[in-house]
Amino acid sequence: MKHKIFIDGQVGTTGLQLRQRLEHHPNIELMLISEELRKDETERKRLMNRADVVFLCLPDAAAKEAVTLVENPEVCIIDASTAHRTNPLWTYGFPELSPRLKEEIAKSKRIANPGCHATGFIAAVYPLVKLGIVSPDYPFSAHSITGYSGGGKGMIQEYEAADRSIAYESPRQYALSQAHKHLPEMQYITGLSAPPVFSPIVCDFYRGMETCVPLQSRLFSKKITKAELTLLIEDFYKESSFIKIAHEESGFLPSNLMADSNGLILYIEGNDEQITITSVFDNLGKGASGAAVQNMNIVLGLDETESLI
Ligand SMILES: NC(=O)C1=CN([C@@H]2O[C@H](COP(=O)(O)OP(=O)(O)OC[C@H]3O[C@@H](n4cnc5c(N)ncnc54)[C@H](OP(=O)(O)O)[C@@H]3O)[C@@H](O)[C@H]2O)C=CC1
Ligand SMILES: CC(=O)N[C@@H](CCC(=O)OP(=O)(O)O)C(=O)O
Repeated sequence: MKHKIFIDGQVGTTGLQLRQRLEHHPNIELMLISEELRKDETERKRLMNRADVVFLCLPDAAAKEAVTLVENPEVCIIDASTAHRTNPLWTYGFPELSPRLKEEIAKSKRIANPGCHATGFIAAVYPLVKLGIVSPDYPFSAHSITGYSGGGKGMIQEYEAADRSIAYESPRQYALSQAHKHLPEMQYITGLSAPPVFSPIVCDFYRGMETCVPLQSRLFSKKITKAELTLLIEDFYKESSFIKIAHEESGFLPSNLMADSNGLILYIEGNDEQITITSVFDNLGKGASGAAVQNMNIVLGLDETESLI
């Protein structure tokens, strides 16, 4: 028997990606809503309460509202928005962080899919804190380069407009006031005592992301070389099908290296004093719809990698 899946927000950037991934999934049946009813509360409610898994690919406020429409206790909601990521009643959908979290995801009916920039930051920083390499007080900072699909339909339109300003040709730093919406989950999930100083940068390419965390080893809690750090992080993610550790010989790290995949590669570069850990992945893959499918596979007891590359 196939599992019934409903996507609320099926024509948005994340919703469409999700739909494409699920169309070839052998174990699921997609419940599609007609174009004229896709914002109709009664029809959405009807479909949601008949589904096994509901994906929310909506802006935050609409996601919160959508949750109130689900009355059937058997329905599992996987929310792609920021609305529930630091809500203790929801499970954070990052199964690689611990076997216990993966078990919780498998049983949960409320899963918050991680934010894209947050995925890159947490993948690098969580093991450092967990393994006692840094204290929760470590003064983290990070910069993160994203393709413009990260801004959804609105930003895609701006970047692809024929009459756009010349500014769109160059990388643009944003969230300058240190109030980016992913900062709360970055701090909450890693257990840091303060949020990092975070500089996201949007660039003139469609999809792909790289999040770079610079480190000063003299501020570590224990003395450790770059090679030892690499081995420890490799060991931390050894069970993961999607997170791998690599070194880049060419000296260049393109942000679109992992476009179209659910993989995330951690590049640990530098020397024994100044080290960078850079997560390279797809903002629409492991940063959004890929991770959402991975969480769904876990919830449904399927192979975690089904329909994901
Ligand atoms: N783009 C990305 O890289 C990532 C996005 N996300 C998150 O996923 C969510 C969706 O983002 P994204 O796909 O980029 O955004 P888009 O703007 O591309 O799509 C949002 C979709 O939601 C629809 N929508 C809005 N309000 C309602 C409502 N009340 N009822 C039903 N449908 C509604 C919109 O309809 P309409 O088409 O009519 O405007 C649109 O199709 C957001 O919370 C975002 O933060 C998460 C990770 C990465
Ligand atoms: C380029 C751009 O604006 N990107 C968005 C991130 C993508 C997104 O929607 O974030 P969530 O993963 O939390 O949903 C931003 O930085 O706010």
